[in-house]
Order: sequence, then C-alpha cells, then structure tokens
Amino acid sequence: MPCCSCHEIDFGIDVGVDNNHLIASKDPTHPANMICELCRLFYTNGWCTGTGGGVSIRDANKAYIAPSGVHKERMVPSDMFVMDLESKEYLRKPAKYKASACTPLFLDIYNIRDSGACIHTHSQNAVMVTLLFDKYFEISSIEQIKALPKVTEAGNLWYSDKLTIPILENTEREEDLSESLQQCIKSHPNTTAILVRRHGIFVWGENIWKAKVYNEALDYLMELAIKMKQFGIPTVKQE
Ligand SMILES: CSCCC(=O)C(=O)COP(=O)(O)O
Ligand SMILES: [Zn+2]
Repeated sequence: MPCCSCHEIDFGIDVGVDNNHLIASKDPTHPANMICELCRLFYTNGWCTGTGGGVSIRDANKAYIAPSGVHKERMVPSDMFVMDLESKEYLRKPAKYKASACTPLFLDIYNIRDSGACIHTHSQNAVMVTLLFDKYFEISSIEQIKALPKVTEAGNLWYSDKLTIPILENTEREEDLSESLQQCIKSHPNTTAILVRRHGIFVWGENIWKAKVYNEALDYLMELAIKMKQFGIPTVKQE
C-alpha cells in the first residue's frame, strides 16, 4: 500500500539504505564488477581459494571492499561494501555479511600510499618464499623484474636491479597485522608489496591495472625463485 507521507516505503528500504547505485553498473571496469571478475580469475590461479585473499579498489574517496569468508569466485556486485574513506562510514553494507578481515590493512595501504587498489593473495608461491627467505624476498637479473615500479622515483626497475620485498610475521587474526604492516610500509618507501609469513602477499598500485600487473609479475618471480632454490641457483646474481 503506497504511503502518502513517505515515498521511500513504496520502494523498500534497499533504495535509500543500500545505496545500490554505487555498485550497479554495466561498465565492466566499475570497481564492483572488477572485484568480482578479478577474484574469479585469481581463484582460477589458486590465489584466492578457500575464501582466502581478495581485492579492494578505491574510487576517489570511496573504497570497494568484498565480504568476509565467502566463495571469492562467486561474488556478485551487490555483495560489495562501499566505505567513505574520509568518515570511515560504510555507504553500503550488505546486511548478511561482514566486510573482509583485510579491511584495516587495505585502509592502511590507501592511507599511507594513496594507492588506487590492493590485492591480497594466498598464493602458494608467496607462502613458499616466506619459508625460503628470512626478512626479505630478493631476486635480480630476471627480465620480468622490469614489470615492477621503483615507486619512489618514476619508472620501473631494470633487469639487473635487485627486487626486494619485505616479509612480515603473521598474526592469529588478519586485522592484527595492521600495526606491523603500517610500520613496514613506512620503513620501505620503495616497495609495492609486502609478504606475510605462512600467509600470503599484499600488493598495491596506483590503480587496479597496475596492481594486477605487479601481482602477476611478483607471482612469476616467486615461482621462479622457488625453482632456482631447488636447483641451488642464487636468486641474486653474483657479479
Ligand atoms: C581462510 S581465509 C582467512 C582470512 C584471510 O587470511 C583472508 O585473506 C580472507 O579474509 P576475508 O575476511 O576477506 O574472507
Ligand atoms: Zn589472507
């Protein structure tokens, strides 16, 4: 029955409270669509299986965040949380879910680096390198290194540059990583990724396309480094 004094009741609370216009778009590059597409792809790569890992994308002052503990390859845009990065209030909060446990970590990365997207994977290559290296994953003189940015200056690393990715110790709860992650990002201004021992990797970039390239290149290099170690080949080329 229409209500003459409150038009919202005609449409149901979803229109006003759920802010569906923030996630409904036919544009495949819209953050809500991209997160779903990339999580499907990352699931296929073994990077976001068993509900682990995820993707967040920033659109100006808004962060798009996936739900926690769901089949990451089956998410749909209406599952997305949207946070106002200034007020830290959710503009959209699907009632049946909690936001990803990685949310404080994604926010740390947006805050400290002003990045446009964050990728978190549980790639076995990432986990293995944290078991094979101590404080840093290091590799040099491999062509794929040229896909990674210098970060503190324009341009990418050169073939013979040494790529260094810090390794943090894991915590029981993902959100408890926040303090050490913040410190690590600040003390390593030229990194675009951080590994977490026995857990995975966080990768970020100016936008989702760059973050995707960095994550793919890093995973390639980590897989290669594991094989090099198996053959006793040093990952950093001796002069
Ligand atoms: C088996 S996944 C454990 C939590 C985690 O490390 C992760 O990356 C996923 O967290 P989310 O809350 O986004 O499901
Ligand atoms: Zn994780």
